Amino acid sequence: MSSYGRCYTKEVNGSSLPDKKPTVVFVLGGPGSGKGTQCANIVQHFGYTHLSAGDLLRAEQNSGSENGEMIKNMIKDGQIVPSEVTVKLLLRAMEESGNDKFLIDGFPRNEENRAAFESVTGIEPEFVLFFDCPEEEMEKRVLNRNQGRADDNIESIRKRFKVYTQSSLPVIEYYDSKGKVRKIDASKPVEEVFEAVKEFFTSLDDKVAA
Ligand SMILES: Nc1ncnc2c1ncn2[C@@H]1O[C@H](COP(=O)(O)OP(=O)(O)OP(=O)(O)O)[C@@H](O)[C@H]1O
Ligand SMILES: Nc1ccn([C@H]2C[C@H](O)[C@@H](COP(=O)(O)O)O2)c(=O)n1
Ligand SMILES: [Mg+2]
Repeated sequence: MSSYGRCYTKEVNGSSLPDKKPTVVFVLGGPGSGKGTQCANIVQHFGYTHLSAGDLLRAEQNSGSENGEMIKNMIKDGQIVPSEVTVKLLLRAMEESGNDKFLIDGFPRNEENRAAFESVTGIEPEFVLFFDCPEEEMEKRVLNRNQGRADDNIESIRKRFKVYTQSSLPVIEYYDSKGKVRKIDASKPVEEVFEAVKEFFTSLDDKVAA
């Protein structure tokens, strides 16, 4: 397990806690809502490291890992890969980054993801950026994306929407009940969405500096 995992695992909490917990913002929203696009802008302006759970899983799939075939099949089918795999990838990437500010994009995708990350790391997100976008618009964007993704076809997209509604929206509702959700109208043009996004990160910087 990475040192982030060790440091924040409950049984070793206490004397071995590092000086400062990392800042984590979860970036959630349906397939094609613009999470990756906006994360690239946030990285440039606010110095975060962007970790896309989907990108990490695709890289793991292509690395010849023993989990490669399972990841490939689950992604094609729009299913959510077991948290054990995804949390391990996230922790490794956090540690390798050398940064202490992370945008975790497309995670947690279900209650199992959420509980696993919290229990392994003890980290609570600073807030959850939620890109709210009508399904019709998301479908149009994904079908026009042209990045060669195996799940950007109408059959996989329909399955991803179903999983999003059944498994991911309840996680957003959970964080909403804790006052952590910052909702953005993601149907607007990229620049307008970023104007709204910027406000939340500027407020956080102001809070940290105060
Ligand atoms: N506000 C926007 N208006 C129009 N097109 C957009 C907007 N934001 C992103 N796009 C385009 O929509 C497509 C999907 O965007 P992006 O990859 O950022 O979504 P995502 O939320 O990361 O999706 P996924 O969950 O499938 O990874 C891309 O082709 C991107 O250029
Ligand atoms: N927490 C996650 C994130 C992603 N996946 C899998 C299943 C998704 O459909 C796929 C693509 O993710 P995206 O790039 O659209 O964020 O990756 C998962 O299993 N668990
Ligand atoms: Mg993405």
